[in-house]
Amino acid sequence: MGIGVGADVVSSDGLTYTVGQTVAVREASVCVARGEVVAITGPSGSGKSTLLFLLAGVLSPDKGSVHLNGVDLGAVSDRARAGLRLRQCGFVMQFGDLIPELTLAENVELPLRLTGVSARKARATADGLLARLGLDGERNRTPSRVSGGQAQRAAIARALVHQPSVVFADEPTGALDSHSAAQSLSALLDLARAGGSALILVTHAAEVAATADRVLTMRDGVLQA
Ligand SMILES: Nc1ncnc2c1ncn2[C@@H]1O[C@H](COP(=O)(O)OP(=O)(O)OP(=O)(O)O)[C@@H](O)[C@H]1O
Repeated sequence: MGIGVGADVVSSDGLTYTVGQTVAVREASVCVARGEVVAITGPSGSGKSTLLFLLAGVLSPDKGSVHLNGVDLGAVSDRARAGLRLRQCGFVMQFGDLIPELTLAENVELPLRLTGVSARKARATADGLLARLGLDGERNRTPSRVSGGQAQRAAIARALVHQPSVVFADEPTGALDSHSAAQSLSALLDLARAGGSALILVTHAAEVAATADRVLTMRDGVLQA
């Protein structure tokens, strides 16, 4: 599957998604360029997370399409879509979602190991990233043995370790105190910029949205002009 040079990393056309009687997302068309940082803001319940999961191919739209690096996510098998997500996407959720039984280093190595990188190379890459984020002393601890901010920075390292073309983040600093939130946000932005990853970020926080190249606002499921 080729990656078009200069093409958008993610583009959607007319995405619509209904839950029961609620149209959670209506006719959303979004294009995100290579390396671009886009924030999605809006009131609670306006459809931000639903739009994010549609753009990531985690939810399938009732209408409309999403292309990831030129591939129509609706036209490929579930297995192919999962493969694209593994190789080309990173995810950061509000509550880290690290695997509790694994150490921070093992969590960060995971996307590399799943894509066939050797144990030795994965370990070296994960260690380098953890050190860069000030987590070298925590590398052998499990998530329950570190602070929320440390766990979230490890989750950010895991999302970016394989230099995905796009990272999807849903309120990535929403569960943290202001100091840890600022540290995690700058880790996310620094790693995305260093690796050339685009970043699509759902946030309530004005100071987080202010760091984006572009801000999209949702209201009642509709992207505002
Ligand atoms: N799985 C679901 N079951 C029921 N309703 C849902 C579901 N997913 C989304 N919705 C509804 O769709 C609308 C959009 O929800 P969504 O979570 O995308 O909004 P949001 O802007 O991300 O909200 P928040 O900022 O509170 O997280 C809401 O009315 C929500 O209740």
